[in-house]
Amino acid sequence: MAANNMLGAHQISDIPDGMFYIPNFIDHQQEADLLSALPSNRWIQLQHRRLQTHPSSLSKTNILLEAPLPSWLVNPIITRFMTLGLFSDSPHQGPNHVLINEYEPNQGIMPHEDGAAYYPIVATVSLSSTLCLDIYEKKRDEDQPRTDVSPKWRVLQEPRSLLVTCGTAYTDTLHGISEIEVDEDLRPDTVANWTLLGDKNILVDNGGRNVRTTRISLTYRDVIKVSKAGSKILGRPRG
Ligand SMILES: O=C(O)CCC(=O)C(=O)O
Ligand SMILES: [Fe+2]
Repeated sequence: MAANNMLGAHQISDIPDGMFYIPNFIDHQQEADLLSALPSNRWIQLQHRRLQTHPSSLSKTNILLEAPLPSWLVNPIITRFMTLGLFSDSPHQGPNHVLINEYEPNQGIMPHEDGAAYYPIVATVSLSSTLCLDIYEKKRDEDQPRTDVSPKWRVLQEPRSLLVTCGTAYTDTLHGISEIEVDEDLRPDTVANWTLLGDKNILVDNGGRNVRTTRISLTYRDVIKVSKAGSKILGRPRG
């Protein structure tokens, strides 16, 4: 796929084909601009984190009501995706949906896979804090995500970085974030994207520990089923 060519140097080689990590994808000013653009009245509080969906949440049948993304989510991020060839193979040739998650220290997300509502590519921009994304191998006969196994890989997501998951990495793995305050034992042999990191020294200097602060992630996706505004089929797709 086009993304592989453009992102080749950023591939996380240990993980099944299709995971790419780019440190410092945005700069400090762009990060600050994004944080101040987040509308405070759009948060939905969940038990273990809070989230926002833009332009809106999907219907029960995974249909997105067509609407433009707000400009602060388009520039500079989606424009950069386009130059990298990201989403060039997806049905709408670009992301049409952004889910924003906020995690306090000690908050996380259970191991899961991103559902069939989306074309199999997700691009995640991290803001504010570093944390580990745990990656689990999906067993062939596995319908339900399991929590009784330890992660096979850990991907460290630094603030301002971009993580792209597509291909086999999207279809054959689960991902989650453990509910801890400190990521520990961060070393070349325990962090799958160690060689790609923007700042390894900070981890080495801290004895392989990362003390989490509040982290926000922007996850860009292409929702497959889109309904034009004014249509009455929302929630009741035909055929
Ligand atoms: O915050 C992240 O990096 C992961 C979020 C996630 O897995 C999701 O929203 O499906
Ligand atoms: Fe996910």
